[in-house]
Amino acid sequence: FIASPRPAALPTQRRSLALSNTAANQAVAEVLSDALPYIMEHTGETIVIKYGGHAMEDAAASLQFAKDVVLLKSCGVNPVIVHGGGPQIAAMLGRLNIETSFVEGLRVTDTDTVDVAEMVLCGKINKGIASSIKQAGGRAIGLSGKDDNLILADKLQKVITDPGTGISKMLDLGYVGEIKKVNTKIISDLVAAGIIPVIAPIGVDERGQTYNCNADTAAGAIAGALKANRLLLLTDVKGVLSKEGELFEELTTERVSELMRDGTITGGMIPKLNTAVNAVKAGVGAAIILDGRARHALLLELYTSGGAGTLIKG
Ligand SMILES: Nc1ncnc2c1ncn2[C@@H]1O[C@H](COP(=O)(O)OP(=O)(O)O)[C@@H](O)[C@H]1O
Ligand SMILES: CC(=O)N[C@@H](CCC(=O)OP(=O)(O)O)C(=O)O
Repeated sequence: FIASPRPAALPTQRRSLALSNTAANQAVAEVLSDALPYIMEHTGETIVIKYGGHAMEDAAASLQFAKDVVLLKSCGVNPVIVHGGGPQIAAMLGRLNIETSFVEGLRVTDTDTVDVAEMVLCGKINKGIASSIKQAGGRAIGLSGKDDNLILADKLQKVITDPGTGISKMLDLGYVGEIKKVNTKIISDLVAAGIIPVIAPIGVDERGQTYNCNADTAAGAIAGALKANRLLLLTDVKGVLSKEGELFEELTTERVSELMRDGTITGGMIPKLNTAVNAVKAGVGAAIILDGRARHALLLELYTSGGAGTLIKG
């Protein structure tokens, strides 16, 4: 019998503390034990996590997010991160004195704006998240939809109808991308190598033209193409709320349509729920909308009995 050596990173003193049967240590052990069925349930699952620009504004919370992602990976989950960065793009456009506007939740994207979106998303944010995951002890590689043609896109073709006049017209949002295809090979290669993919929602067409894609839409398309077990959409509210402000813990795709028709769901929640519904229809096990600002939101959702946000299933 050869005793396995202690990992060098853990000093002996920590070990003796951990061995002492204090109430605090006992509580930690209980929590870990209670999580066992959930850890077993999610082992081997592919979970696409959309990490939005609002959720990442606080530096301490960002590092905590990275630690939780590494914890998931250590528990056998295959997390795939798709990030946004809307507020950060807006801040950089502001510094460059470039005006910006949104139509139906999508940023009108001219040639200057697409350059800034690509620089902010693929440069600062993407590399920052990959680096935080590394600092937290994991391995991550940052990619954009241009790497290995991961996100093949085209100019968005969207028709809107004026509710007053009933007249329809084609929206021209410039270089906003509509996702045509997700090439999952590079994602599966990285996952197989134990590396967490971190993906920026910048798409490319066959001629090499760059497109700015909405990050929720990109996360949904990637989850659908991977046939992921779960899509987690981290946002800045507890989940989907009723008109009285109560959290819906679970919604079917049919109930979502009803809530859109009766005006319970409005604004930015509409594209988010459309993404969730489309992902579920594309074969994703469930989509969950949850509060990315909450401490340990991912762990609460996956490893506790209550879950954390609104679960949408078929
Ligand atoms: N029924 C609803 N439940 C929760 N949020 C809603 C609802 N209807 C509209 N919203 C709005 O949707 C917002 C989330 O969408 P958005 O701001 O686009 O999020 P993100 O920036 O995280 O992508 C909420 O902050 C809230 O203002
Ligand atoms: C076309 C379009 O609107 N693209 C988004 C991409 C970033 C994004 O979606 O970021 P959040 O998830 O933080 O909102 C934008 O330019 O803001």
